[in-house]
Amino acid sequence: MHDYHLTLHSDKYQINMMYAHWLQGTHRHKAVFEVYFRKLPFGNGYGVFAGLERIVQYIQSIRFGDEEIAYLRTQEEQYQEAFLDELKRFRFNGNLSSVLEGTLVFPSEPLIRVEADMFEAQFVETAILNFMNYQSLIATKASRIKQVAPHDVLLEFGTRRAQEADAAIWGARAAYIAGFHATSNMRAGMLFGIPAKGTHAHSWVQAHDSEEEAFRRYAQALPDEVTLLVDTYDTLQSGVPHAIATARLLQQMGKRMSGIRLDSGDLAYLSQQARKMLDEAGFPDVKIVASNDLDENIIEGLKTQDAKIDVWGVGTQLITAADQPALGGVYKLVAREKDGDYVPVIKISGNPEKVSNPGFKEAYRIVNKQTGKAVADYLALRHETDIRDGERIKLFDPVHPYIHKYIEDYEPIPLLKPIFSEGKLVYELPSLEAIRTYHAEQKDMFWPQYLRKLNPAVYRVNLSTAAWELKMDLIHQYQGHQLHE
Ligand SMILES: Nc1ncnc2c1ncn2[C@@H]1O[C@H](COP(=O)(O)OP(=O)(O)OP(=O)(O)O)[C@@H](O)[C@H]1O
Ligand SMILES: O=P(O)(O)OC[C@H]1O[C@H](OP(=O)(O)OP(=O)(O)O)[C@H](O)[C@@H]1O
Ligand SMILES: O=C(O)c1cccnc1
Repeated sequence: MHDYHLTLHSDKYQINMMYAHWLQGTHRHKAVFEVYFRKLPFGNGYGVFAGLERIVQYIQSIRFGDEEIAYLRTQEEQYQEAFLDELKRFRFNGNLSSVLEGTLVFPSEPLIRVEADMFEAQFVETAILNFMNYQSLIATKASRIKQVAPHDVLLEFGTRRAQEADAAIWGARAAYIAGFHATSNMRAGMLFGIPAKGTHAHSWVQAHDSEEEAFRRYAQALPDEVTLLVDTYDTLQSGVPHAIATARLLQQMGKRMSGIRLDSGDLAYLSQQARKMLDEAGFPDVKIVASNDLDENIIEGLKTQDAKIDVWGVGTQLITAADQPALGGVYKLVAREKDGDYVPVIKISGNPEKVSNPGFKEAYRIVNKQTGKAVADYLALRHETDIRDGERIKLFDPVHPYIHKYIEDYEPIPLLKPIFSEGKLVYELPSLEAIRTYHAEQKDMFWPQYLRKLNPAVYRVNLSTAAWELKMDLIHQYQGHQLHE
């Protein structure tokens, strides 16, 4: 393993297509691709978009150096040297627009739009989807956890169970965007400025002759941040009493114990008993941390059982998105250059959900000016001005178009922001804190029925009449085409 850069972090078929385009002379024709997903994960009512920072870094770093070119030469005899020379000159010179990290997003709407030479637009598909699918999935999972414990402290503990190192750190970042407070991963802390926090493991207790001694030594070593893991032998008989003794010791040192951590058994019962014992001993401020394969459902259950837990440590279930390990976002061609103009293209499928929305589009969030709440998202062809100018527009059900309503007095918020313009970065990446704040504000724009965890109301993504008619025309054209074949 030599240099660790991501240029060839792509599928072979992308390079094969680039080669074939190059051979037939279409590689410099413009293409427009859109990233979107078709179905929300976890039965959630919204997705949380993440991954843009990594995508920006990746796009800026694409370089076919000697190592990449030498490797490609070994992979395909057909690749002509002139093609490899073209790759050596590769730079992303296109336009890329994206939804901002932390935005609430919905099925079928464009999250990223790439407009570039076919050669460039095709190449970046794989990495863009890889970054956006994973990070958005974890941000969405973390947001569900945040929903059930909005006022508690949430710690991300997943690294040891994550799908390798990148997933651990970018997952920690995604969780932080969605409202987690800290991560156990210090590299994520160092790279992204996420607060890094931790308690101690069972091994610390096992490494001493007694639990009491282990606690005392730990408190002496790190008196300012003591959270003791109390379940190694017997939580209520031994762990909590020993933790209380340690809290007294710290008190004598002029310090305060931060917390205890429960990591097994019935977390509702144990937390209630431990809370009582701590309160009676005069330590009402000592927090109770819980961990052990937690997810949003268990946390919600523990809260309805009146568990006395202040801090939740969540690892495996979050970082692996265990109940749905992939988002399924796709990258589809929506328009291509032909004879100097864009022509819209469609992908047909027997499954109506999978028929793509053709054409070069913009996405708008329609916000009611009176309530400040989002009404629906609206996809219009780029030349349409009525939505942009806030004029009266028609929203209709695409399956039953006679169900419709007109809306006016709204604010149209464009969702896709310019990130790269002719290859130049035109967007200043915000700080992670700013992204996290932006995400929290975005949630306030939605009525609670769209945000609830179970059976949320469906937030609509509507096509403009022109976008819908274009889609219908292309479907009919395609069907006519088939009949003539
Ligand atoms: N009161 C509760 N209500 C619902 N789920 C709970 C409750 N307490 C704990 N859990 C969850 O139940 C699961 C506990 O599983 P299990 O009993 O196998 O683990 P454990 O308590 O760690 O056992 P062990 O001590 O053998 O490791 C965990 O996912 C935990 O978060
Ligand atoms: O359960 P998760 O949500 O994945 O959270 C992380 C888990 O990792 C640790 O256990 P582990 O058994 O790996 O080590 P330990 O000896 O420190 O408990 C910790 O005690 C948590 O239980
Ligand atoms: O700090 C902790 O308690 C911790 C860190 C990683 C995994 N489990 C627990």
